[in-house]
Amino acid sequence: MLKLDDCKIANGDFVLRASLGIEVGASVAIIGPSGAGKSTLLEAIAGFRDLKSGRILWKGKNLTDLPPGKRPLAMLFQDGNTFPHLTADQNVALGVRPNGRLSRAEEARVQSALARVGLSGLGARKPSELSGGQQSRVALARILVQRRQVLLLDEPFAALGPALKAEMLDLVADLVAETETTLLMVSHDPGDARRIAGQTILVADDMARPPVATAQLFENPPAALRDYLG
Ligand SMILES: Nc1ncnc2c1ncn2[C@@H]1O[C@H](COP(=O)(O)OP(=O)(O)OP(=O)(O)O)[C@@H](O)[C@H]1O
Repeated sequence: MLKLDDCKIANGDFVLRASLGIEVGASVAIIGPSGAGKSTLLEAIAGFRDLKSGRILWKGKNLTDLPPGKRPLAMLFQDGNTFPHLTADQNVALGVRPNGRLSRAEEARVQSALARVGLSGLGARKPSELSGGQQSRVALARILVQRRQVLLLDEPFAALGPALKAEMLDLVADLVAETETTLLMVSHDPGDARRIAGQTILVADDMARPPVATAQLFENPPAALRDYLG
């Protein structure tokens, strides 16, 4: 389980409280009004933001004082998930090894990840020579080769059109199922949560609430979610 044990997370003057657990292998959406603290929550889990109090545990291990790179997770942001001066191959290779030459086996891992996300033959292109959807696929391939146990998505597909976004979400759902990865995904769109997340965390009123079944949440929304959905 990913456990947030009585956490207080600060972002400037803003303080978010979170006391909740996420089952290993679950796919969980994070939804709530703008400025409610969804990114703050993910950043704390990823280790980019210190806790004022509380602990974050993964399978019983205390992650609270570990730097981001030492946590068993990978994160995709709204922008900047690929390096523009590197080819797709090189971007994915960074997930295997941040510097130095790859071994044959590692090179094969890069190529197999690119193939899995549908980019065979495009590895020599730079991001500017790929479409927005293809750039997202490069970022996903890098995540795949990292083989992390938890994937954090902070609306990385928000700039894509609806059909392309749906395609990327379906690809993410397939990848996390194949690799038994636990997924946490921030979204503004209830349709995204319904599409791939069995459970949803509502962030509102300075608090991240424990996950509940997505279908039930939207069938019977609490006041904070009703206000947000309009
Ligand atoms: N650099 C900062 N300095 C001070 N306060 C900040 C800073 N960045 C964010 N905040 C505050 O932290 C709160 C939570 O921000 P956060 O980005 O986590 O919200 P969010 O739910 O992800 O919003 P959105 O949906 O708009 O992306 C906001 O209300 C904001 O006022």
